[in-house]
Amino acid sequence: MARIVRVARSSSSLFGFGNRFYSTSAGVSHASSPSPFLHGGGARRDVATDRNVQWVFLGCPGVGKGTYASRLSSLLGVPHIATGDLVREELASSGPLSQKLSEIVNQGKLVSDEIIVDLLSKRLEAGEAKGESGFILDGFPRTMRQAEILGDVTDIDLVVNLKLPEEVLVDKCLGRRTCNQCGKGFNIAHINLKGENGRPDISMDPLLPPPHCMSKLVTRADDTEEVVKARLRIYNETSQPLEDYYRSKGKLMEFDLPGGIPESWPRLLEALRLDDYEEKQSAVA
Ligand SMILES: Nc1ncnc2c1ncn2[C@@H]1O[C@H](COP(=O)(O)OP(=O)(O)O)[C@@H](O)[C@H]1O
Repeated sequence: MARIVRVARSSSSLFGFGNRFYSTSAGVSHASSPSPFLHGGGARRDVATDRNVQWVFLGCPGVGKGTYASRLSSLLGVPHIATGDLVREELASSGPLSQKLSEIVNQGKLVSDEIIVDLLSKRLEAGEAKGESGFILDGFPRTMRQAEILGDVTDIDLVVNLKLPEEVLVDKCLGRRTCNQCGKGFNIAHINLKGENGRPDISMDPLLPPPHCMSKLVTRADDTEEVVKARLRIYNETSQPLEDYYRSKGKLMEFDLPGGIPESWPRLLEALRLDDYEEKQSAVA
């Protein structure tokens, strides 16, 4: 525990999470900038120390956190940092941790808070050295301890909680594929879920790779049905307190995905009040 606290303390200086950023909350009710979620809250944007967004994406395995976090990070010019990717990089490096990590990950269990905070600290430190600022975190925090550590070292502006019915999540995880050359993610699942109890139908077309990636597709070792179900169970057990924590701080934005990317992306931008922002960015480009 002492080590986690030490990592958290040192990370505050590593990431520039100290006084140079003013402390604020996005507060879903701020409305004086185009998006109240940008730069730590519209009402205080004129403060000299403006900064990039610091957002968190929550959601079950398979919900699409990576897809939407990555699109938003390109739009807003901040890094998309997925702790699952950091874990997989560590696994692939065959460093001292990799054997231990592979046993944990292949059972669908969570890596210890200490290890994950350590990996994240190193990633943020390397980013800061390259001049990065702001972030969209995907897959962190996963436990209350991680949320507390994050809260100790920085201000999170907004937490987006992506949601899909449970039936869809397993199919989406089993359909995930990554091109082992370009690193892009795809999904071969066709989702067609009939609506019930007031919920509309949900259909998602597969996100197929271009022909040159087709023969290089790989499946994650932890995307087997048994491991996916274990990950979903663990996620459901740990997510409630996190959601309550961020809801009580007025930072949680719940978002029910209406379908695949073509339907969901514009609606998400609208919910974040970034629809204008995307148009302006493409006009400038
Ligand atoms: N914040 C975290 N805390 C603990 N373990 C994590 C965390 N992020 C990722 N992991 C580990 O990495 C694995 C893969 O993570 P991720 O790619 O986010 O998968 P998922 O599809 O389950 O959201 C997890 O099952 C877990 O073992």
